Amino acid sequence: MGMEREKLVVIGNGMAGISTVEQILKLTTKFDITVFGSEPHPNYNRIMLSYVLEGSKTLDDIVLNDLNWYKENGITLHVGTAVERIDAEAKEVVADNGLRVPYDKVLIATGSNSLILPIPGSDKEGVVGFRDIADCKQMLEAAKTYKKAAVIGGGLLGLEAAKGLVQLGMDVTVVHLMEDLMERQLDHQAASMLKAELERQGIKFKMGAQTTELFGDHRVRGLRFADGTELEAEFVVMAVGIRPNVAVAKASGIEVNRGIVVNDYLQTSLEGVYSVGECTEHRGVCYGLVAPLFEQGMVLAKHISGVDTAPYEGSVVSTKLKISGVDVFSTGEFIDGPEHTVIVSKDEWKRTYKKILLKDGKLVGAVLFGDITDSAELQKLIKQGAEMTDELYESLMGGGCCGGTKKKASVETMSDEEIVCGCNGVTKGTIVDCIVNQGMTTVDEIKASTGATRSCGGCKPVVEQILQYVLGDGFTQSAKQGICSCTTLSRDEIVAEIKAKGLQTTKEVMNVLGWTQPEGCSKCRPAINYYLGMIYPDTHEDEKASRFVNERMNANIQKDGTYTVVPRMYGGVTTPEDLKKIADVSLKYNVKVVKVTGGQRLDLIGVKKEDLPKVWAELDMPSGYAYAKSLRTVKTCVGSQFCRFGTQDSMGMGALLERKFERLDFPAKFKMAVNGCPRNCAESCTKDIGIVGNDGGWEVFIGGNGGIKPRLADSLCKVKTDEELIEVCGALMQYYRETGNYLERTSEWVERMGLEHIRSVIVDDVKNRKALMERIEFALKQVSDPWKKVLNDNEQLGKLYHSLEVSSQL
Ligand SMILES: Cc1cc2nc3c(=O)[nH]c(=O)nc-3n(C[C@H](O)[C@H](O)[C@H](O)COP(=O)(O)OP(=O)(O)OC[C@H]3O[C@@H](n4cnc5c(N)ncnc54)[C@H](O)[C@@H]3O)c2cc1C
Ligand SMILES: NC(=O)c1ccc[n+]([C@@H]2O[C@H](COP(=O)([O-])OP(=O)(O)OC[C@H]3O[C@@H](n4cnc5c(N)ncnc54)[C@H](O)[C@@H]3O)[C@@H](O)[C@H]2O)c1
Ligand code: SF4
Ligand code: FES
Repeated sequence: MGMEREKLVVIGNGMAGISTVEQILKLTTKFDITVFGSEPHPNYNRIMLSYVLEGSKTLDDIVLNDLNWYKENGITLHVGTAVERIDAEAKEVVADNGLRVPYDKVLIATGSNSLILPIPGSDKEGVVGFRDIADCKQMLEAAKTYKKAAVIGGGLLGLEAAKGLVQLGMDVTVVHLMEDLMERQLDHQAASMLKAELERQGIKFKMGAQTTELFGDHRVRGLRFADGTELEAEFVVMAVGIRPNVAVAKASGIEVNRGIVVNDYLQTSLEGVYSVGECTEHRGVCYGLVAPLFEQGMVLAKHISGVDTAPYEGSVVSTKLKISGVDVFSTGEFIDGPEHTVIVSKDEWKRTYKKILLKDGKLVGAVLFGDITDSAELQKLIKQGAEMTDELYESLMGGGCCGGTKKKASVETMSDEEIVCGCNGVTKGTIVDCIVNQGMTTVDEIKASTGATRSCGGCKPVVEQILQYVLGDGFTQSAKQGICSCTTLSRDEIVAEIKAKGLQTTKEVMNVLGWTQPEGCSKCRPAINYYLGMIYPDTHEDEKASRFVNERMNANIQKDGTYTVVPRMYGGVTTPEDLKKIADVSLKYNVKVVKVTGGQRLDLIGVKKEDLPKVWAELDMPSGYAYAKSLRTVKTCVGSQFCRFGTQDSMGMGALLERKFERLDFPAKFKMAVNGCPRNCAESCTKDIGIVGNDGGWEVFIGGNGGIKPRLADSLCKVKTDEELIEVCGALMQYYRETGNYLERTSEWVERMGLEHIRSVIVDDVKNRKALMERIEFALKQVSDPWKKVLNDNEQLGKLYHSLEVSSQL
């Protein structure tokens, strides 16, 4: 018989508790572990709730340890069960359902609760905190019905919540008590730059406002402030801070202050009971970010596993706001006082700001806005209490101005001790060791081994750069991941195999290339169908079943199951005849709403599925492809035909380009704009291809995006003639079609391929450009209007648009 295993009971199934358990499992097998979690979920990444709200991650994506993990590690898990107290006399943990579990050691990791302001009306329907999956679901649900939202609190959480709600289409006002946003992390300068940027992203602010009441009936209708003013809101998120959850500790007679009081080995006042995470108070500090909590967990894991460890002596924290397009960073001291030597540089043009605070010549804090390339380095220096030197100054400030002449911090010059992943405390050296000595070649492998990239994900680009740097060409060779879980082949490998082996159908691709699931999945099926169509424009038979539902139906399905119809209006120009037809058809088929779209055309919303073919037939206009991964619209300004400033005929050119390049499949949707002069009324900067007329010709911009991850387009080149312009556009589109990953927008494609590279292919290499143009011309010859095609195809008409239901929504 082996030694009797010690019973460890963990109260709280969240990030800190389970990260400690993971560390323990690496060190010892001596514990028999039971975990209680009051939420009905396995351990998930709370940080990523911001991304779930914003729409870039799903709830499935954020699970950190699935139920299998607990099973495989022999952990007994009680989800949806809250612990009431620890019965120290009986040495048992008591749950609220009466369950009693004996223990030798207990870890309390109960986290925090959202702080709900104790004001009248805060219990009304439509008022939530933002802490867990349940809150997040409520927010996603509310956004479907309500329009006006208020977020109380302009801290990290409130701002991320506000951005998420804006992304969901709500009209959001952040109500903040102070005059500066994030006043616990930022100085006045950075806070004002942040506010301006967020205003640009569509968030409204009410500053210096103290909410005294939430009014309404059953449901909240608005906020009333101390100065008597009011703000209408049908939905209110409270993000005014958190309170350590000390209920269990209190009920067990453990010493609590603001949080559960622990010593440097995370021991509470009760024998055998430890505490880590947000519920914990160490040397008077309660932390609210994962990095320090993981540090606590690491020390505790070693300590109770009997491994030598230095005590936990507190952490220097740093924060980054997780809103795309807003780079802000803060660490250590951030408000300058008389005791500080202040180094500041501010660039109002580039909207960057950098402040470093020194005390007695040593770095003690920093605030960055706009460019946070130096954040990891500064964090390390401040943690070490490094002395400022001329060399260091030169490397950080590069001659004085933000960015200035200074080269971008590159992974090459990073020292081995530099922290790459702040959340998990992983250094460059550790990552390099994984690659060099343990043969790892992917971010996922490094994540599994070190934890880097696993929490907020902010360090992923740097980990990728290190892989790239260490492996060189080997990185792209071996670090590629399969396009989905059905295959280990990358996009490039699949495309090469299709060409080399002459594979013709998705079925064939999956069979020959050894797919693990014979039918593929919703990720690879549409992708393979696209690649086949791109490679064999003339012979590939489009596989309808592999397409997303909207593409299968040639219309966008709406919440209520009806569809939309968007006919083409080339260059955003229409005629009285077409408008009349649209009006007649809309009346006849009871179209609920006719909406002018962002792409300058009309959207007939609320068409019944069975009416779609009739509506198309009676409109007798080409499909606008509003549902497709294809050229959507070419937005135009008035241009030289009418505008006093116009130097080029933007309307004419827009219509011409739209007519020429419509109907082709692209890796993702594709939008264009043409402007008559640099005043840019049709907003070229957010389009896949944006064209701006000037006196001598045209300037072409690429890779703009106005969606979830906004990106300003890059200037690619200037051309003199219309012919040249059309050729550059055609070659660009074809190059994107041939090299883009399915679903990859040009904004990502340009970043991946590099602007210089694209320029060398399209602009500098005229022969290549002409060859690309020839290939797109060939592909264009094969396409025809999809609505007309359906109308001429009785089988499809019956199958898709009549009684039979569409089988599944891809
Ligand atoms: C939207 C959002 C975004 C965030 N973004 C970041 C970020 O970018 N970077 C960062 O560092 N931090 C971020 N945070 C903070 C980070 O998520 C927390 O610091 C971290 O999750 C705290 O871990 P914890 O284990 O202490 O608490 P939690 O993760 O809250 O886990 C505690 C768990 O214990 C359970 N529990 C409580 N009482 C009991 C009981 N009596 N019995 C059983 N179970 C109980 C709770 O239900 C909860 O599941 C964010 C937080 C939110 C809400
Ligand atoms: N990116 C990140 O690192 C991130 C993101 C989200 C949350 N978090 C963490 O989650 C926790 C909760 O975040 P938080 O933003 O709620 O906490 P917080 O304490 O950082 O910010 C709360 C903000 O609300 C303001 N406030 C307080 N009372 C108010 C009132 N009556 N009216 C209006 N404003 C009021 C405060 O001035 C403060 O700026 C924190 O620990 C935070 O660090 C971190
Ligand atoms: S972009 Fe120039 S040409 Fe076009 S409408 Fe605006 S001002 Fe006129
Ligand atoms: S820095 Fe947050 S996961 Fe690496």
